[in-house]
Amino acid sequence: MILTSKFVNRERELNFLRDHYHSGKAELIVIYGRRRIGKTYLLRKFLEETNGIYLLAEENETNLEDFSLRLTDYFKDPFLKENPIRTWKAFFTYLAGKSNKRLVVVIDEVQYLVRAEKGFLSTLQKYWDLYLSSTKIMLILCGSLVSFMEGILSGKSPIYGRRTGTWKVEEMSFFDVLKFHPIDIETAIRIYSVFGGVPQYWADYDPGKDFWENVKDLVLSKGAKYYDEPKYLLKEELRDVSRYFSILRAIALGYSRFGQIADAARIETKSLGKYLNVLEEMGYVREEKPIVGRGKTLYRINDYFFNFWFRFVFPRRSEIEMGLDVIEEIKREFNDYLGPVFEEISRQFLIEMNKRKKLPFRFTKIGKWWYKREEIDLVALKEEEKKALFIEVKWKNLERKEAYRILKDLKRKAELTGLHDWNKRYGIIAKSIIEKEKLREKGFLAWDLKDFVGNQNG
Ligand SMILES: Nc1ncnc2c1ncn2[C@@H]1O[C@H](COP(=O)(O)OP(=O)(O)OP(=O)(O)O)[C@@H](O)[C@H]1O
Repeated sequence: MILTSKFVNRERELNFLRDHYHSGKAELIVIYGRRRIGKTYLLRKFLEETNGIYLLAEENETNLEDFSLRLTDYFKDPFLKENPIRTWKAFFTYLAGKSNKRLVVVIDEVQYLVRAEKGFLSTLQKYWDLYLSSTKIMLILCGSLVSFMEGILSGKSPIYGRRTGTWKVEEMSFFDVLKFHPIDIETAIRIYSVFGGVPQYWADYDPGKDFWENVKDLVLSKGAKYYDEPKYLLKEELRDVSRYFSILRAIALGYSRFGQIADAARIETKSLGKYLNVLEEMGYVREEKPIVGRGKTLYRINDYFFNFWFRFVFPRRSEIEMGLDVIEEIKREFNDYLGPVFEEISRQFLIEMNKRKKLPFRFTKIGKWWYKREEIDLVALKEEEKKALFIEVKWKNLERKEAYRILKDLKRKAELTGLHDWNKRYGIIAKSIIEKEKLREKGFLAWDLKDFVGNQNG
């Protein structure tokens, strides 16, 4: 099981697994996360280090048979070859017998197993308590359906209380996905705005082709690998997707308040909460609150690929089906679409700068602020010292004059946040800023894409 292509980041995840590996005790670990996020890739890397066993569950009834064959090969066990394992009891007992020294066993796509074999988890619980818990096994259960896996982790699950560690594999940050391809930062921002930090999409991106050509080949043509992706992902977890589709579409179009979403999606407000909860549990929608003050809760799509798809692909499916080129139309709106994406990347940039102590103070909290029609893109706070950083983010090339105008308005808005006797600093992040140094000399913070490139390298 050798990984041939490059392995990007995932250091924290690997260290988590290594720490549990070195505990010397029986470990029952649950790993989960959205499809395409790189769970299997991570586990394969870990198995390479630890020479463990990989068992892939499938949507069929022959998992036990297949696992038995895998164990026969792995242990080169002639007895098992003659007498395949026929029950989960025998499976767990066999593993217990082999775990007098550290043995890593990964069961991937565990949701298929739990669905097909109703008693799987309770049998595991029983044999965990009876035998496995006193061996040196490291059993890793991995699954993709986030809401389903969170059910496995809940108090009602048979393995509750046995689990020794859990890790939800999340999207990679912008500065990590940059490592996939040698591309310029502006193109990387565009790719991130379509594919977010999901490694499989980045691995599929062909840097030898133009950005729009890639988007067309991967998403915007009938039969493309990800043409129907959100539909497919939602259908895996939900029975009836139509209402969820309307909600996601409304949010992707920019309706972000509860009432607005209900109107745009034509769903009664009294049932909207339930649907939003499900989408939040699945990780596709998140609630946002202002960092301070009383601004209303907003709902956002938590996954850039979904965001792009529901905004640009879903409404144009019939044109795409007919083979029409929709790219020119999308291009016209694309700059507006990039604005909020650049805000998110700027947030990640500030988090990196904060880690490296390159800011006037170390903030403990970062977010946005809004109240009624006023909004500040990024606010970072160090509450115990009453220090605040206010940042405006612009996806454009700024002249010095315009930068001053923006900063002046930013100061005005900062007064509305209620942080009266706080020590305040102001700054700006833009695509490019002419005479950035002059702003800095005047005590403002100012960064543009050139600084992002520096951040990537060092
Ligand atoms: N850390 C990484 N470095 C480089 N490429 C990665 C990394 N993680 C994932 N990939 C790429 O993404 C692809 C998909 O990853 P993987 O199969 O591990 O996802 P998954 O979370 O198991 O998805 P699914 O649940 O859909 O099976 C990999 O084949 C690889 O090309």
